[in-house]
Amino acid sequence: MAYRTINPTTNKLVKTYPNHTDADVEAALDAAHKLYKSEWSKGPIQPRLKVLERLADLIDARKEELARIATVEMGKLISDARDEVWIIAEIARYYARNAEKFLAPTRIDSQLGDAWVEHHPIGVLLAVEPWNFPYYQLMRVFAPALAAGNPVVAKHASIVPHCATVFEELVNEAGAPKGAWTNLFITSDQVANIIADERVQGAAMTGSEGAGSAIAAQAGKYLKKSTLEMGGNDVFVVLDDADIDKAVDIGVFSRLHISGQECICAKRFVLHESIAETFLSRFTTAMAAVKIGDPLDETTRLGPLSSADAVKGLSGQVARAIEHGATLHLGGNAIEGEGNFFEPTILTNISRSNPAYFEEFFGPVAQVYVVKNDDEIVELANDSRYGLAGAVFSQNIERAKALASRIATGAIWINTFASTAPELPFGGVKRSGYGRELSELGIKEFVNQKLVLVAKS
Ligand SMILES: NC(=O)C1=CN([C@@H]2O[C@H](COP(=O)(O)OP(=O)(O)OC[C@H]3O[C@@H](n4cnc5c(N)ncnc54)[C@H](O)[C@@H]3O)[C@@H](O)[C@H]2O)C=CC1
Ligand SMILES: CCCCCC(=O)O
Repeated sequence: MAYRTINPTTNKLVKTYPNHTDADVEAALDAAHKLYKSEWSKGPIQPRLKVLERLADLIDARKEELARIATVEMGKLISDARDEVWIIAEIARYYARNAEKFLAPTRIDSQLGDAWVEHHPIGVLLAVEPWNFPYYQLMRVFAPALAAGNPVVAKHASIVPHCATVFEELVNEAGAPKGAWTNLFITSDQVANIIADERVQGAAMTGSEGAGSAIAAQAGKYLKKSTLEMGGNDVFVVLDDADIDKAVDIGVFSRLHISGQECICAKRFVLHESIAETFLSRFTTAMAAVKIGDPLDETTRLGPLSSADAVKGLSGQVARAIEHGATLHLGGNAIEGEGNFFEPTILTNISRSNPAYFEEFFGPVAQVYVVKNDDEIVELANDSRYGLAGAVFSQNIERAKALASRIATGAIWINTFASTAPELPFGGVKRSGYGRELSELGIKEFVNQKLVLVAKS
């Protein structure tokens, strides 16, 4: 597995990074485990939280540089890259300012005596992360782990090595001790060996089902806690009483966010039959009109996919969908020329027998379904291997809330697009994974929630 920066806008190789050896892995695990056994990890939380505050300030100071690095490595719009840099500083500050409260002993009213739950770090964690939010995916693991006292060794996606190295530099510059966060350019086999290592107590992974299954299986074999955040095939529901123009604008934004390479962006557009024609017409016009081009250009609205392989995979998926009866309503093709560009695409008439019905399209490809009523919406939304997030548009909030409770996902966003914030839990059900990241829930995934009880005298 070669770690290389290839600019997806030009497909030109920028830099190749050497892999870490088994000796490097051993040194990283040794340093992390020593740190876990030290006063730094088990002692007062404030020194750890001060590192997060400094890290946030360092990130702010280098915002434009960090954003540009991400855009050059994986192709997201420079405006989206700035947003990502902004939110990772927010995540660091959120845990710096809330972790002590989250990890304070929780008292329990018990007949048996004076009882409370303490929150203790469990040891070295492994993070295995993807390329689509190259800093956010790392901070989502690092900030709560650092606050709780769990050192982390991290394997990032092979196409964003510059993001991986600059994140580690920032962490070290913020004053984190050796072993708190170690980036490793390693293979899948080395990942498996790390999970098996007795010094490692947990694994957090975001990415594909294949990777998640392999990591979860190894973690299960060695009885290590894991959290998984994988694909999604999120519905974007537009009810008959929705603000259509608002739903169109947000629908286009969500489907094309990060060039459609986001687990929680809108993927299955579920339209009430009474507004379907109107929505589809306006949605098609808006999708067709977006400016495609250089993600460093502030006026671009759709940049490249992350890699040439991603374009190849998406092209094959669209072709198979059409072979199995889907109607190509818009686009459908890779864009010839330099870079990994794909047309904004809309597929309709997707039957349940079409493989596309159950597939996530990780690119600017919208699937459109038309339904008669709310029961059909719930049935369609839940007829999926995934259960990550979703959105419901209606001017009847109680109706939308009722639908939100019936749709089997980790989150539902009403009258806006699915997104993320430090205080909001992130994660899903079914093949979208398990566990939650961010919020108070996220910091408690990898702590020992230990009961202490003093018997009545
Ligand atoms: N849930 C999410 O946020 C994301 C989901 N994905 C899904 O993953 C698909 C492919 O994107 P990739 O980045 O290539 O995801 P991927 O799952 O191949 O890679 C994610 C991370 O897992 C590592 N990995 C892959 N296979 C592994 C194995 N057997 N053992 C240990 N580590 C392994 C990769 O090197 C990378 O660091 C996308 O089409 C999308 O469906 C991708 C990015 C983000
Ligand atoms: C807005 C941030 C979403 C990250 C979800 C993903 O891992 O694709």
